[in-house]
Parts: sequence; C-alpha cells; structure tokens
Amino acid sequence: MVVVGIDSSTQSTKALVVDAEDGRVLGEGRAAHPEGTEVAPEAWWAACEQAVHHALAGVSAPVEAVAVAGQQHGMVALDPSGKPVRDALLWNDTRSAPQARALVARHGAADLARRTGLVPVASFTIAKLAWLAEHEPGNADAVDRVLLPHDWLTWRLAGSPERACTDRGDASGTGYYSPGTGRWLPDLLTEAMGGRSPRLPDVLGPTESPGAVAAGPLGGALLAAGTGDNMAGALGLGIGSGDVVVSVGTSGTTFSVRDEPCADETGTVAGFCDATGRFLPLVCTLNAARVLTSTARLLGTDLDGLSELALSANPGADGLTLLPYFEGERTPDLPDAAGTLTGMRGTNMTPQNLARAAVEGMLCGLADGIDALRQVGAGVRRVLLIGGGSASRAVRALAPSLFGVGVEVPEPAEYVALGAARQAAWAVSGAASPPRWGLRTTAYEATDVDSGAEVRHAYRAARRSVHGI
Ligand SMILES: Nc1ncnc2c1ncn2[C@@H]1O[C@H](COP(=O)(O)OP(=O)(O)O)[C@@H](O)[C@H]1O
Ligand SMILES: O=C(CO)[C@@H](O)[C@H](O)COP(=O)(O)O
Repeated sequence: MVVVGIDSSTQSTKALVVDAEDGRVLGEGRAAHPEGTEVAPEAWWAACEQAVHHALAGVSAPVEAVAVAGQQHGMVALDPSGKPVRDALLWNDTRSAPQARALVARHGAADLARRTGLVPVASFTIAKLAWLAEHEPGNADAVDRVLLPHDWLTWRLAGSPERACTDRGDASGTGYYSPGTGRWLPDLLTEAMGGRSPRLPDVLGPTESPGAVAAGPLGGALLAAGTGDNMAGALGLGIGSGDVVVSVGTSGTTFSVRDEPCADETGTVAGFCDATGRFLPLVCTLNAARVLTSTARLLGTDLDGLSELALSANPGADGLTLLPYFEGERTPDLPDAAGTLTGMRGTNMTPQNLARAAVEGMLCGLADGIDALRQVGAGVRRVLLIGGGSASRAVRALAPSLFGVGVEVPEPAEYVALGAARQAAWAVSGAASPPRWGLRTTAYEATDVDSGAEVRHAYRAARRSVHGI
C-alpha cells in the first residue's frame, strides 16, 4: 500500500511517496516557498501541487492515504467566502511581540502556562490575531475562521468543505487551546481579537480523518488529520523516552515526548501536544540553519566551505563569540535583538574563527534548549539530529561536545514528511499504534565535553553582557 506525506515548512514543501508496510521512500518532490515572514497561502498550495507532482512521477500504484504536516503557528485568517483576509503571518514574524507581552501582563505567565501550556511570545497564533485586531481592524472584522498552515492545506485538499479540521499537535501551538483538557479556549481568542469570535476547526484525534482528497492526482485518497511539523518529525523518528530531537531547520527546535502535559511558566519550554495522543515539550529558536547560510555568504563561501573553515579553527574560535540573533530571537525572548560578535582582536579575526563562532553560537542556543527540557523533567539519553542543517559536517562534529551527550544522525531523509506519511499509514490501517518503520543512525560521541562547556560559558557571558540575561 502506498501513502503520501507532505511537509509544508517555512522554506519549502517536501512530498514523499512511501510504502506503508516498511516506510521505504518510493518518490520524492520539493518546491520552494517565497521568502519573508508573511506569505499568501496560495503559494503553499502551488508548492504543494508541484512537490506532489514530482513525487508521484514514476509511481504507478494508487495512493491510499495522505497527511500534511505544516510549519506551526502561522495565522491563516479566512473571510466567509474562504478567501484569506490578508497574507498569513508566519511563526517567525516578530511584529506581534507587544501583543504577546500585553497578554502576559493581563493574565500572568503562570495562569496562561497552566491553561494553554504556553506563555505567549510573538510566534504564537494568539499574538498574531491580537496584532490583527489592533492594527488591521477592518481585516479582523472580516475574519470568519482561523486556521493554521496544515489545517488550511488539508481543508483545500478536502475541497474546502463547510467544516475544517486540525489536530491536537497544531492546536496546541495557538495559545487558545488547552492541552490538558483537549478543548479550545474560545474566551482567550475572543478577548485577543477585541470581542470577535471566529470559527475554529474541529480537533481530530491521531487516527481520525477529515474525509478524502476531493480532486487532482491524490483524488479519492483518505486524508489523515495532519499535524505541526515538529510533531510530524517526532512521529517520523518514532521517538520514545530518553530521546531528544534537535532539528536544525529554519527554526532550531529541541523536543521530547512524555505522557503528561507540560506547563513551564518561564515560557522557555512550550507545552505542545504530539501526534500520538501524548505531549511534546519543545524549545524553539528563530536562528538555526540560516545562521550558517548568512555567515557563509559573508565569508564568500558555500555551506561545505563554511564547515571546512569552522573545523579548521580551535574550539572557542580563539575568543570570538557570536550571539546569532539575526532574526531577533524567541528563546531567549528578544524579538528586537540583532546578532552580536564579541571578543574581537587583531589576532583572532580570521574566516576560520568567524565560521567556528557561527556554528558554535547557533549550537549553544540549542544546547540551552536541551538544558531547559532537562529542567522540566526530560531524560536525555541521546540526541537525534535532523533538519537541513544536520547535513553540515561542522554541526555534526561540534554538536556532541556542546550538547554534552552523544548525538545520532539518522540516515538522510525528510523526517517531517515521513512522519506525515506514517500518520497517513496509521489512519488507513485502523491499527492501535503507528506502523513500525526502522530507523538507522550514525553515532557521534561527545569526546571533548570540557571545551564544549567552556564555549557555552563564553556564550552565556556574552549574552549577559549584551542583553543582561
Ligand atoms: N549541508 C548543509 N549545511 C548547512 N545547512 C544546510 C545544509 N543543507 C541544507 N542546509 C540548510 O537547511 C535549511 C533547510 O532545512 P529544512 O529543515 O528543510 O528547513 P524548513 O523545514 O524550515 O524549511 C536551509 O536553510 C539550508 O540552507
Ligand atoms: O515555531 C516553531 C515551533 O514552535 C517552528 O519550529 C515552526 O514550526 C517552523 O518550523 P521549520 O520550518 O523550521 O521546520
């Protein structure tokens, strides 16, 4: 039996055609998304059609089921005719930081963490809707329903029916859903939107289906509920107790699974739900793979060249430290920050040291995420490294000593799209648990934890001196 998994993430859509029995990838397609932190959802639709078209080329068996995983939190606000009232605001758009702060001031961090699992920052949907109500009241008046990117794509695949659907995982990233009770919190939404009460999608369980694909090359296939991209990553890897995933994509995410909800009133750990009925505590940074791209561009090299340079420098880059907050930052909550390079001396200003400082600075943010997961009770037996940036030789080599734990890199694959495919296979199987698909990894040992600890110490000192935290 053949299933399709779609990953509509920040920079691109990836589609996989997968054998539902063993998880073998039979076809793969990809299409880029526009740049920027606000995007017309129609661009995701076009990319999805293109990626699916490429993935299906050469596959003759009929597709039985499909699921979509999407970048979390994006605000897709539709008018009564189903048209977006404006371009979607993405998770990495920081304009809604003041509205997030106002929500926290009104309710208190502890209360919001307890009710929603989250302490609002600019990324979460509730802050974006509050921004819309404040800055574009005409558009806010026109909103009939609010969806997330994966909900919207699933709804479009289903032929734009009257009812739209989401799942626990993506709902838990809105800021107006209770992971503990599994219910929407419409009072929070209405308050954030200045008294307006848009319709919300039905929240489906892990194997529930919103129907079938209405038309096109996937027409007739069963639609699974879909989920957020990080939840799909967890499902694609099949993680369990002691596993922590670090994803180096557009965002840097660090997450694990557990059986109880998580309410971190410091706001460092977001208490999301996963795609299997459990919970997914997660720490997210805004600056991950693109730190490497920007630094490579500055140094006039490519990503492989950046790795070579970084690996030829000493640990600690001879005293250079980069706080890589190029897009502002979410964890720590510094939405207006820019990057800072500290420790510059005539002797250490070399391309090698700058490359090293970029990789180390980016990984230090992720290492802080692993520590934050420990703080909320996660056991850390191994780290699984995924996302586009995990292809970097320097990232693979430096991560274990900075994380202070062994790192395993799964064989190259699109694990978010694979997780979506696994959900589709599970939904169509009617089984109690997802199909068992093997995972092969390459291990990287933590050999130089002392120098890793020194690099992290320098990073914390630079952050304290520049940002006071
Ligand atoms: N060899 C590499 N070294 C470093 N970064 C890489 C490498 N290959 C791909 N990337 C980066 O990975 C990112 C895309 O990762 P991906 O996980 O697909 O992101 P997203 O899902 O957020 O769209 C891009 O920024 C790309 O430059
Ligand atoms: O905001 C979050 C998680 O809370 C991000 O992880 C988004 O879900 C975007 O993911 P990528 O495009 O980087 O995979």
